[in-house]
Amino acid sequence: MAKVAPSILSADFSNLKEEIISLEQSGADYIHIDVMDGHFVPNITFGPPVIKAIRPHTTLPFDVHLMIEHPDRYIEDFVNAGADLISVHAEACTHLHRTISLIKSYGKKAGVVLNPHTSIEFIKHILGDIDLVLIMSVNPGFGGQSFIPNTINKITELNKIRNEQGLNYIIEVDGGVNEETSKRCINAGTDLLVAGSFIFKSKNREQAIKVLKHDY
Ligand SMILES: O=C(CO)[C@@H](O)[C@H](O)COP(=O)(O)O
Repeated sequence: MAKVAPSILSADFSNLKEEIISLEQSGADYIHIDVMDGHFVPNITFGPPVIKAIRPHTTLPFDVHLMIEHPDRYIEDFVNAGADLISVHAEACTHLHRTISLIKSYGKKAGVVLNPHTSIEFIKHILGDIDLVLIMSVNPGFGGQSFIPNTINKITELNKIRNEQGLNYIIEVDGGVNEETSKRCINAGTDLLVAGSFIFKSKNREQAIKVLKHDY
């Protein structure tokens, strides 16, 4: 069954501790943390101090999505703040293999994120080195956008390569994930669904997470 990583980009930032506790109690599998620098994406969110502050309030793994330029400079800070899985954008890394190796050198899981326009071809030579591929199904920077339908083709392609080559990377999808789009993502081979608006706008988070997993 697919797992769900609620994105705290849609949380009440004035009440993050309670938000994290509520997500864990509602059946979340990971906490997805969107770090934005105002350069790689037009928006700015939070960095290692906020992650460190929420770390004691859950045992769920932290899935940290770095939408930042020059991520190598900050990997150690995110590790020390409590990240379990760190994903970097292929588009932001000149030496992607080096960045992946750096994340893994701290004993953390390493993921690569692809913007909607970026082809799987771009990362095919490092698929055997990474723990996760995150397919952006919206242009990164903001919550509440609509799912871009043809990103499903990339999930299908990644799933095919994984099966053919006996690889183990997790396939994650992020952006515009709701009851309808999650079903298509799961059918295409997605293991991990990120959702912000769908969960935080719902009246019942536990039910919303079950709906995304199609576990009812
Ligand atoms: O990384 C991002 C946006 O850049 C996402 O994690 C969004 O936060 C998902 O939000 P929804 O589309 O589910 O509202």
